[in-house]
Amino acid sequence: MMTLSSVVRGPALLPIIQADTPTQAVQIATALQQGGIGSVEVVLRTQQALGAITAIRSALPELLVGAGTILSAADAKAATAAGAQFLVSPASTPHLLEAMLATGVPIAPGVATPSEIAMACEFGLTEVKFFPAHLSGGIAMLKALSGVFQQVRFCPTGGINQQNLADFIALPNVFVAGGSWLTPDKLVHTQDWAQISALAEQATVLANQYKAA
Ligand SMILES: O=C(O)C(=O)C[C@H](O)[C@H](O)COP(=O)(O)O
Repeated sequence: MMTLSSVVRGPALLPIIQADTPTQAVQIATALQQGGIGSVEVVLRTQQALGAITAIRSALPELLVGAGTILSAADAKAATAAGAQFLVSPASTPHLLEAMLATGVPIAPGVATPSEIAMACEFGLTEVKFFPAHLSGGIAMLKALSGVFQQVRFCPTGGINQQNLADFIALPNVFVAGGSWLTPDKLVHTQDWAQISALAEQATVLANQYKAA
């Protein structure tokens, strides 16, 4: 199985797209791409999230499109059938890990404790999502985990913003940083695509300073 880090495109950023319609999802993704983003995560939290994945894949073939909020085997299957090129989850259970692995696409299951990381390692995984990153100990926790889990790389998500992004991305055990700070509800609802592109551009510059694009 390919790792997520080996397929991520563009800067080491994984902005979240939460869209009410496929059309809106394509608008958000287009704004992000114009700001330099190469990979996005569509969260399965809206009725039309699966349609959003399919629509972005077809409208923006250069973008790597994954699915987030994978909580069941059914989610994993539906997301990959819709065209998701990777899967991330907020949590890990043995059943969920088996189901995500069975899809064959790169995955980063959610972990917040050493035991969950150890379980992911037992499944042969070396890349995981650290969620919710800020509330689970943030940068200090990632540093503490680096000593014992030397082979594990993290995608911190939850509480990342333009202010703390550089500190997260600079950590050697962080391969990509995710979150919703580039696509705030307010900008989506006012259709301020230029501002979303501007935020993406600022984050891209920061990310590229610490991780090669
Ligand atoms: O559901 C998933 O798989 C997720 O990816 C969870 C989201 O990434 C976080 O809820 C984003 O957190 P904020 O950036 O603080 O808004």
